[in-house]
Amino acid sequence: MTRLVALLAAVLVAHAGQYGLFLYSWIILGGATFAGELTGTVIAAWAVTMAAGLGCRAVTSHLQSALAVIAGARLRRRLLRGALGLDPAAVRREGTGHLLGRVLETESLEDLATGGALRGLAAAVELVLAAVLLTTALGPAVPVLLTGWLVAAAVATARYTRRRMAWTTARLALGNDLAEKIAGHRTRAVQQDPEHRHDGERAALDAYTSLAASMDRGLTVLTVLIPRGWALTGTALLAASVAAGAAAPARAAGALAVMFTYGAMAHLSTGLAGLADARCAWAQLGPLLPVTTNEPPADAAVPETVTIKANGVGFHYPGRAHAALPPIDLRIDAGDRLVLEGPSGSGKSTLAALLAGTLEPTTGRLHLTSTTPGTVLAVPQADHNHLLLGPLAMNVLLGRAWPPEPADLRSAEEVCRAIGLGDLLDRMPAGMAQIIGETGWRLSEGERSLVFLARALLQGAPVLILDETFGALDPHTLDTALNAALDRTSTLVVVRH
Ligand SMILES: Nc1ncnc2c1ncn2[C@@H]1O[C@H](COP(=O)(O)OP(=O)(O)OP(=O)(O)O)[C@@H](O)[C@H]1O
Repeated sequence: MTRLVALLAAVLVAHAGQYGLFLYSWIILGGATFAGELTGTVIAAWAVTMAAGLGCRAVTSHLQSALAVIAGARLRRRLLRGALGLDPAAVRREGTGHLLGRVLETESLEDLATGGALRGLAAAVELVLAAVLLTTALGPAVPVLLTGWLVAAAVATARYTRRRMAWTTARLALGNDLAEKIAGHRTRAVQQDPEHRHDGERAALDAYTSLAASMDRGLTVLTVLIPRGWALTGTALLAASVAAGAAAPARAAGALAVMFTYGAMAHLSTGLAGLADARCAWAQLGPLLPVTTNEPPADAAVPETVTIKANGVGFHYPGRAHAALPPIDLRIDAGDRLVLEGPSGSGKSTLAALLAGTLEPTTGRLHLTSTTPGTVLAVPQADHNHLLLGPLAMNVLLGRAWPPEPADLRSAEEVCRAIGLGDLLDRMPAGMAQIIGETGWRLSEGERSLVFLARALLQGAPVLILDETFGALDPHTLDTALNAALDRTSTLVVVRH
């Protein structure tokens, strides 16, 4: 953080230096011209000051880039940790499309790091210089007028921020709706009446378009009307000072002050617009960023024996009348092989998620002798699990190593063949390198569940929970897969109907 603050301070100093030198160079030239003393020495001094200003500008750009890289990397690192720590139930409730939209807001926050805040701060420095120039050239009343203009800019910023917030919410809702429709497109194509497939889309689009137009108007007022309005007012003030018979040097100084203030005002407006964008992005991203910065120890050793004890552990989904899992007591010791059976909806998957730590019990206590993430690995039911579009090898090595070492690839193929994927591997032209997934080689339900099993076995977790993993397999494949799983795990819990 200290490095960031130091960089920010350096950028501001370099910026102030750049503008100070720029102004000073023109004051030297203008003063000498009006005094009739425009000598070679004056021109050389002007050129040297301008060159120093350009040097300052180069330094400012370099520091700004360094600041953007560091701030962007920190933001993404925190975002990744925040995303990994998200409560899966909350993600399901909110919708992945919505969440994706929120994460894409990172771009706006990074833009702020590179542009908005710095432009705004630099403009503040420029405005102080502008106020000094205006007072000197056109009298003390003009900075009061400038203050009025700044108040107008603040009001325009607040209006633009409100409109952008509303637009962002509508955009995310629209994006989420689209993502859900794309994900379920095959079901919709087969089961939804084509007449009503696009119901409500036109109205949602119209509402979004009208919010976008309103936001654009707000942006135009802030970034176009405010600075250009000042340019017109400044020109009127200059005209008045000329009419009042101001001397040529005072007229020139006044023109320079008005032009410089216009530049500062334009920078301020774009800076404020950037800040407003970042404020809206932060409203979406803030909740995803973890408050603490403690990283889990990377090399924490997994204990050899793991015991799980559940005392009165139960779970109640918010808003539901009944508990998904009534309080239970349970003990699992290293080396246990358990089958968890029960009727549909009795809470087996909920218990699996609780044991794996993806849900937190709403009643009771769960004790685990290890605090290492990944000690207990639960393979969710196939319809809650995913194949990524990519090589089979990548899909089974997810969570272990990618890009893989040759030894990882050998283990991956060995596990795939051991659990009953050998025939599939021989049929696919590229074997382990075959692209699978939605638009790749389509797998049957049973083959999908075997890929999920291979993925879990290859991670070598001390405790493995398989939720309905064997439900779609024929008896022979089930036998092969179960024996392979028993050979490769120390503690195994199998959930089945
Ligand atoms: N995200 C959720 N929000 C609200 N209720 C839920 C949620 N997930 C599950 N439930 C409810 O919790 C109860 C237990 O669900 P769970 O999936 O744990 O049962 P299960 O025994 O695994 O069922 P099955 O054998 O059909 O897979 C069910 O009544 C279910 O409707």
